[in-house]
Amino acid sequence: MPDFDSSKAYAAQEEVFFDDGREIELLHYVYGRKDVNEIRGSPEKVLQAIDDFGRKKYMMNVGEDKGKIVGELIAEVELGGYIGYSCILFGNAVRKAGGKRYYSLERNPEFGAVISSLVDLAGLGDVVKVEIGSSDASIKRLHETGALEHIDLMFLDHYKPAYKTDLKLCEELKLVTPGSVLAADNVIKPGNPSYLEYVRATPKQKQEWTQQTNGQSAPDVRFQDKTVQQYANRGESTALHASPGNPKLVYDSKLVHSFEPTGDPDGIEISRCTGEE
Ligand SMILES: C[S@@+](CC[C@H](N)C(=O)[O-])C[C@H]1O[C@@H](n2cnc3c(N)ncnc32)[C@H](O)[C@@H]1O
Repeated sequence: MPDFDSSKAYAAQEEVFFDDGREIELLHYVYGRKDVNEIRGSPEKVLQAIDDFGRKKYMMNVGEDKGKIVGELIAEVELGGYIGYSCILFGNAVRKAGGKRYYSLERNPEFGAVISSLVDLAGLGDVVKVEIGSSDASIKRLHETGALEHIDLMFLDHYKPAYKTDLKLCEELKLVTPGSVLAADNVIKPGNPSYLEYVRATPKQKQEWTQQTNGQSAPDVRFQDKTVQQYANRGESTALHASPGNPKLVYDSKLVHSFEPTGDPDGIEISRCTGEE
């Protein structure tokens, strides 16, 4: 793993580190810059402007280091968009690779509006589609309308307990099948034991768990309270969609170590669905 370049480190994460007005502050910062006309139409420069802000005041995102790991794979849908950093990074990669669409699924409509504004500034409005709503509802809607027929690569970066349940929903809907790749952020910080256990399990183990859990939809008890409650301040439910998934799917899953934009160690779990038993 390459070392972290501390000269580009973001400011440390505070106790309250999002949804305190800093998302709108970011928009004023970016649009108020003297060089805003040079930024227009350049995804790279919009990302640099977000990074400049993040060095003064913490801004939650995948960051440059972990972004390189996912960017090599060309994602087409992300769960959790926030202010649009990963969306601009991966949407730009999709366009460069000749792709037509990158879906960013975001539950908070205010954050969704920030994503759209920065995506527009970056000139990616023709590629990126922001879907506002809970990820499970958006996945179901995109599947029902035929907008999303199959997922080649999905970036998971939203409510940590929902990584596993949303993956199972995608399996049930046959959006995730052999050939699909999943890139899951923050599997070290804050960690995601239930997701890692699932993508690293054999079909036999998964079939046993399906019988034991019987459709349970509460967050796994191994998550810290603050992770479970992270988005509950706006009354957002912590209940999870209970899908049977497809326990027959086989994944080849490995952890790639990297860093948060602050320099804190973290990792991305890359899981390739290699077959069905
Ligand atoms: C870590 S941030 C995403 C950062 C972004 N991927 C990036 O790297 O720039 C997580 C986002 O997921 C959103 N979120 C949380 N639970 C969600 C859900 N169930 N459905 C959709 N979005 C959700 C939050 O509102 C937040 O904006």
